[in-house]
Amino acid sequence: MKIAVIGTGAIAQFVQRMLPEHGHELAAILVRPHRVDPKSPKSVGSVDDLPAGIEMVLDCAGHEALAGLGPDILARGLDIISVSAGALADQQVSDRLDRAARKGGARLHLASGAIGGLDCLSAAAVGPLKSVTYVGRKPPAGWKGSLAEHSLDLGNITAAETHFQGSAREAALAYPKNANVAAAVALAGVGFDNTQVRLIADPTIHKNIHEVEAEGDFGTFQFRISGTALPDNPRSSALAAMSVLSKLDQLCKPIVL
Ligand SMILES: NC(=O)C1=CN([C@@H]2O[C@H](COP(=O)(O)OP(=O)(O)OC[C@H]3O[C@@H](n4cnc5c(N)ncnc54)[C@H](O)[C@@H]3O)[C@@H](O)[C@H]2O)C=CC1
Ligand SMILES: O=C([O-])CC(=O)C(=O)O
Repeated sequence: MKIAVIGTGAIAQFVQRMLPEHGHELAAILVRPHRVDPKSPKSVGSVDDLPAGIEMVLDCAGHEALAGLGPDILARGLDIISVSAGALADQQVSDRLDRAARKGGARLHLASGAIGGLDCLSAAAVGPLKSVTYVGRKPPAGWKGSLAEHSLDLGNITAAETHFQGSAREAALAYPKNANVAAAVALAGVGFDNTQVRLIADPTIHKNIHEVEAEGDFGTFQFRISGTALPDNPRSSALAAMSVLSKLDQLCKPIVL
């Protein structure tokens, strides 16, 4: 496929690097207008400047990019794979994306991101589900630049500290760079308002640990992943970048899991 990637950060770089190996062509890199690289012919600053023939847009940039650019891209009939599930916690953003996708006959595909087990949760939700809780635990560096800095001295904590407890909607809105997993768990399971979330800074760990527990007519479910962060961004797990490519692979295959 001929691909446009939004962003040039840690996830975007990983995805851009891996595209040829997955049989795709990186045709454009969509950046903020003032970030256009005059030395790179692929660098564009607006949806209008995307070259003809793009078949899929990969949002590797975060909530602002999906909320700001997503509706225009979808309304033009282009599908998006996005890492920014948390942006849908804002009902107005979610409605705008929904309307644009219907108008353009396009689809917004949410990558599973840094978590797994979402297939189990969405099947269990048919049951229905009774409860879903998600606990996200990262080393202090993984919370830098987030709301955690308001309640914790991240450079000096010596034991695990909870800095957020509430619904997945509150988490996704308050932690746009850190709680997309909470949003994905919510969307797969009992929704943004009924998913209970706890976020923890833990100086004793070196991985991003995500745990989900669910209970319902299907039985009970526990999931735990200890994810390696991307080298360029301690906030973001490598699996989140990998999940963009695996979603792209899925969309290209005639037989899918
Ligand atoms: N679904 C998941 O499990 C995960 C989702 N994420 C989401 O992915 C985002 C990106 O993660 P990283 O690459 O690690 O962050 P990063 O900070 O390394 O890179 C972000 C990139 O996006 C660009 N960008 C931001 N807003 C933009 C806009 N409106 N238009 C064009 N470019 C824009 C920035 O300039 C930068 O190049 C995070 O902010 C987070 O929301 C991150 C980790 C896991
Ligand atoms: O990458 C991770 O481990 C999780 C993350 O930032 C998010 O949920 O937004």
